[in-house]
Amino acid sequence: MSVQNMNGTKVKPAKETLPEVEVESNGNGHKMYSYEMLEEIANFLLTKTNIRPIIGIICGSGMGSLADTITDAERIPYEEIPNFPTSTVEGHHGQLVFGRLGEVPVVAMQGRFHYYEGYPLWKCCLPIRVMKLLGVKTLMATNAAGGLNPSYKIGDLMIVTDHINLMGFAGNNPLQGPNDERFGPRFPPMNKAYNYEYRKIAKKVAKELKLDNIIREGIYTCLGGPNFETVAELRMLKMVGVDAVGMSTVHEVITARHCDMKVFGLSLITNECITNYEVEAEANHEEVLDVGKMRQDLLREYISRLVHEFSKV
Ligand SMILES: O=P(O)(O)O[C@@H]1C[C@H](O)[C@@H](CO)O1
Ligand code: HPA
Repeated sequence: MSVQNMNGTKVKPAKETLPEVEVESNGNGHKMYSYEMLEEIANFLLTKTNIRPIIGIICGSGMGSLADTITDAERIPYEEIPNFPTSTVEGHHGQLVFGRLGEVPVVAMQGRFHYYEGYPLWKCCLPIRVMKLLGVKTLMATNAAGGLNPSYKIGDLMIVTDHINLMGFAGNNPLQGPNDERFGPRFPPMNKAYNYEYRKIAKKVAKELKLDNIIREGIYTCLGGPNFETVAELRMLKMVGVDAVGMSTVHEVITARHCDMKVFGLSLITNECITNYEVEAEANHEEVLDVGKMRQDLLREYISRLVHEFSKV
């Protein structure tokens, strides 16, 4: 469901969030959930489905239809999950979909949480830890992103080789606050964030599907949003080697690696980053959603094949 804002743009109506349970502060005044609370959420989900997922998929903006190919699907709206955040962004449905892709048991997030929605980073990433507690071994994080690399075209798919944690440079990190060793170490390494084997497989599968002309590899960065970037900001990001710009994924990947999940990242290039003041066009969310729709069949096929191949590794 959507309503129109003052500019006539479609937005999701504001929803009341479930009451937050206070456990401990991460030093920034945000109340964090304990291991036990996350376990409670996972146990709740395990009572709602017989599926025991080994791969978790996050659907990027406008890419929710990735979850529509899941068979034996059991859908659990975020509103029904105790102490779970809710989705507020158009193009993010707001439910977990448990089921199978081929023979592989999976869970998909049809709707992720963004920092700009008002959630602290640890809360944006809460579902990743819940996935871990459900038994998920591999995270496939997809996103919509602006193409900064001048050779990228709208509709290209970028296998993420690495990221630059710009929000982390400013001291904002999902792992901030007391560390619970049951998830992972205080100081996790991040030099192998995006699994090398998966990236090789993703390139091989792309070739088999004749996607050579649209498949890319590159570096992603996440900004806090919700505004798109200025020309000067994009020029700076280009200088430091960023290929694609978005508003998610980085903190999710950090959280997943912290608890030893293997990670694959895929960006759908939905728009060209504008690095020139003479250009008339402006970035907009509608275009992002449209490109997601345009690529939905291809993405479904590609992700299904990858799930099959990754499950064998
Ligand atoms: O959830 P993702 O990162 O795929 O969504 C991107 C970033 C913003 O949420 C939105 C802007 O159009 O798309
Ligand atoms: N910038 C930031 N986030 C995005 C973009 C962009 O150009 N496109 C889709 N998400």
